[in-house]
Amino acid sequence: MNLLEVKDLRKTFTLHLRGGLQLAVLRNISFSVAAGECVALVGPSGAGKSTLLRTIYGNYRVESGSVTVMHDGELVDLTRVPPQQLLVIRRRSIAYVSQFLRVIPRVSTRAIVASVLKDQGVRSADADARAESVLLTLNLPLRLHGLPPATFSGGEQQRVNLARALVTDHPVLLLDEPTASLDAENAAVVLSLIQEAKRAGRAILSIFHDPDMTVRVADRQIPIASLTENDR
Ligand SMILES: Nc1ncnc2c1ncn2[C@@H]1O[C@H](COP(=O)(O)OP(=O)(O)OP(=O)(O)O)[C@@H](O)[C@H]1O
Repeated sequence: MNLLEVKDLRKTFTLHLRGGLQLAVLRNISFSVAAGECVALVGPSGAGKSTLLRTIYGNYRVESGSVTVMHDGELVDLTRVPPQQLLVIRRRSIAYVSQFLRVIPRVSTRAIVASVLKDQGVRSADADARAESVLLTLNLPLRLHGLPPATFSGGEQQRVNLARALVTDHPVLLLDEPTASLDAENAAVVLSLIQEAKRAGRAILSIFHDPDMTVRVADRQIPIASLTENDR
C-alpha cells in the first residue's frame, strides 16, 4: 500500500530580489513510497533533492503536480489542502527532519521532543517518558534532557531533531541527511531506527550524504537529475 505518491511535480523558484528571475528545479517528478519501504533520493549537489523534500512537506508551493499522503486512512493531496489542514496532517501523518534544528530558546530538549506527542493528545507524563526513551536510544545522555539544545554540538542537535520524528508513529517520514553530522557509532543507531520504522510499516523518503548508507538502508533509489537548458 502506498503511503506517499508524488505525481508530475514541477517546481520553479522566482527570485524576487533578482528582478523575478526564474530558477527551474524540479520537472516531471513521479514516484511512490509504500508502507515498510525506505526510498533514497540520489543525484548531484544542487539537483533539487532537498527542495523536493521541502515541497512534499508543503514548505513550498508546487507549480503543478500532486503530493498525496495517507492521513487517517485516506489519501489526501497536500498541494490542495488549506493551511490549517496541512498543520493537522503534519501533526499526525507526515514528519520531516531537516538538517538543522530550529527551536524556541530556553525550552528543554525533553520538552521539545515530548511536545510532538502532547500535540497528538498523549498524556504529559507518558510523553515525557517516551521522549526520554528515544533520546537515550539516540545516545543523548539524561544530563542533557533538561537543557535547551541551542548550545549542543551539531551531532547532538541532529539527534534531537531525529528524536522528534522517531518518537511519533506518523506513516510518512521525510529525512534530509539524517546522519550527516554523526560519528559512525551514532549513524549506526540511526540506521537501525530507520530499519525499525520500516518494520513498523512507515514509509520513509530520505537523502543520505554517504552512498554507503543509501545502499545499507534504502530499498530503492530515485535519481534526481540537474535540469538542462531544454528541460527549463
Ligand atoms: N528557497 C530557495 N530559493 C531559491 N532557490 C533555491 C531555494 N532553495 C533551493 N534553491 C536552489 O534550488 C537548487 C536545488 O537546491 P537543493 O538544495 O534542493 O539541492 P540538493 O540536490 O539538495 O543539493 P545538495 O546535495 O548539495 O544538498 C539549487 O540551485 C538552489 O540554489
